[in-house]
Amino acid sequence: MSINYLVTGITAAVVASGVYIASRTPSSKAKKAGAKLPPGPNNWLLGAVLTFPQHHWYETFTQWQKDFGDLVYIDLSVAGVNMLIVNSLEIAEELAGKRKIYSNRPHTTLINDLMYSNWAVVMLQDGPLLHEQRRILHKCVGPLASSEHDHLIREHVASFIQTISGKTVDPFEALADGIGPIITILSYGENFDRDHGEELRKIGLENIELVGTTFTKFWAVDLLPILQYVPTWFPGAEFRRIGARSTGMGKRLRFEPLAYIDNALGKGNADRSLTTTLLQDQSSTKENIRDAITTMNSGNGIQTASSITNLFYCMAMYPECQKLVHKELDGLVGKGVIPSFAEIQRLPYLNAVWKESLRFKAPVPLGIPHVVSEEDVWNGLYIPKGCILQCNIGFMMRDPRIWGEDSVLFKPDRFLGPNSKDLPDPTTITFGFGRRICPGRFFANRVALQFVAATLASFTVLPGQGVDISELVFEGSVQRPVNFRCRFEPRHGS
Ligand code: HEM
Repeated sequence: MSINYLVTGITAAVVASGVYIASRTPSSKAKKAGAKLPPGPNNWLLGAVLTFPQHHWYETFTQWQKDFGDLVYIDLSVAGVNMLIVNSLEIAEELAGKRKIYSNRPHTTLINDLMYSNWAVVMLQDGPLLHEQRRILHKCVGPLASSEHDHLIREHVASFIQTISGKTVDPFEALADGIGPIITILSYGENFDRDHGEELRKIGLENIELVGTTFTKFWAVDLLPILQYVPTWFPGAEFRRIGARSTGMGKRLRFEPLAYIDNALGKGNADRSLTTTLLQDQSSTKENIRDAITTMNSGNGIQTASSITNLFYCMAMYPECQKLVHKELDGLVGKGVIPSFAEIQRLPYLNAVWKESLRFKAPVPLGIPHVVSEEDVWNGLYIPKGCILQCNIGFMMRDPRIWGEDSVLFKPDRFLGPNSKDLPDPTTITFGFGRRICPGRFFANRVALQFVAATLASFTVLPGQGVDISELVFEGSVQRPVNFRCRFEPRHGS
């Protein structure tokens, strides 16, 4: 073969692969579909690699809403992913809410495989396994089941009130300590909680924090999955060490409680819990029951504790609103009386304060990402298959087009006027969309309202000494004020 043939052959191959790659880029696919990609901070060579934030995604995504509008396309092809930020509630409800193809989750080598979280409900792809495990969760903490847990909630509310009375504390820690055991006891029973509850919650918290910080960074192993096989001691293989640590914790969370219950059932001394009931009813396979309940536990109630912390922050920040809650409680329930859930439902102002605090400081401002399983076109805009959908719930909850020009103000009254029925309901929207909406939302709302009502019936919530509340900043993928301490001043003596 002459050198000329060889050069011509190589050139043809390079041109052909160039044409093949070009025809497979999202923009060429968009053209083929008669649509265009949504706008975004992308440059033609590196996409959004240089503009994508290292931290504080929420703030940057919200700025990009101003620059690019309701749908922002982030081209991170160099890092192997593309992202679509949805800044409009209406579009999120249409895409993530109604279209089935928006219900997958991202799969990354580090989080799913190396960190051993592939089995958790929150990571499952849409399909029969997800539906079965969500069905189990519905049986445990759906609207009907949640009402059966009130006796346990009330017990823990009462000891929470005793613990914080007259004290200055970090409210998040006190609430996490109050709510975490409710979920462990419901899931695995009093005996397990007594023997292992505290340790399990400590591991769960560490693991969830590790997953949270890992998620907001790009990792070489996600680009080159073969790197997962380098040994843990290899220089620069931090991802392997994170993976090993998380796997150790994940295995304990997933298997130890069930082994404990199996043992107790074998000996005939198992106490009441959701796991024993589900196992005895044979309402699903043992593996599905285990994984659904483990997922429920691994959250540790931290989203609920953060949401209540945010409400306490609002009360300390806006004492005039707190006074109105006190007045309503004293008038309709009685001074110092801790209301039942049925009574709480008849307290319009308290419910408005809860909704407004969820709106004002959405607990999970970017939700949990969904992934599009098929290419799609919305309003002439092309959404590629595999694109990660980030619903900017935090912005939606402050969008002046929905809430008016006073959207940045804390104003519970907006949920009381004659037009309030037209407003979206934060007790639903802050919990996500469509087939992936939070299955724990009924339980979370019920727990939160009971902790809040009891606290405000008993105390005035004040900023702790030395805390300048107007200076506090909110952080975290489940956001809450950093370094917030508050004082719970008894209102009725004692
Ligand atoms: C105020 C408290 C809570 C908030 C704000 C919250 C919020 C959320 C959000 C935004 C999502 C993502 C939804 C989506 O992808 O569209 C989610 C998912 C989830 N939440 Fe919650 N949540 C809370 C409490 C709970 C509780 C108490 C439980 C369990 C008892 C729970 C269990 C789950 C599970 C299992 C998922 C994953 C669902 C799936 O991927 O299909 N959450 N939550």
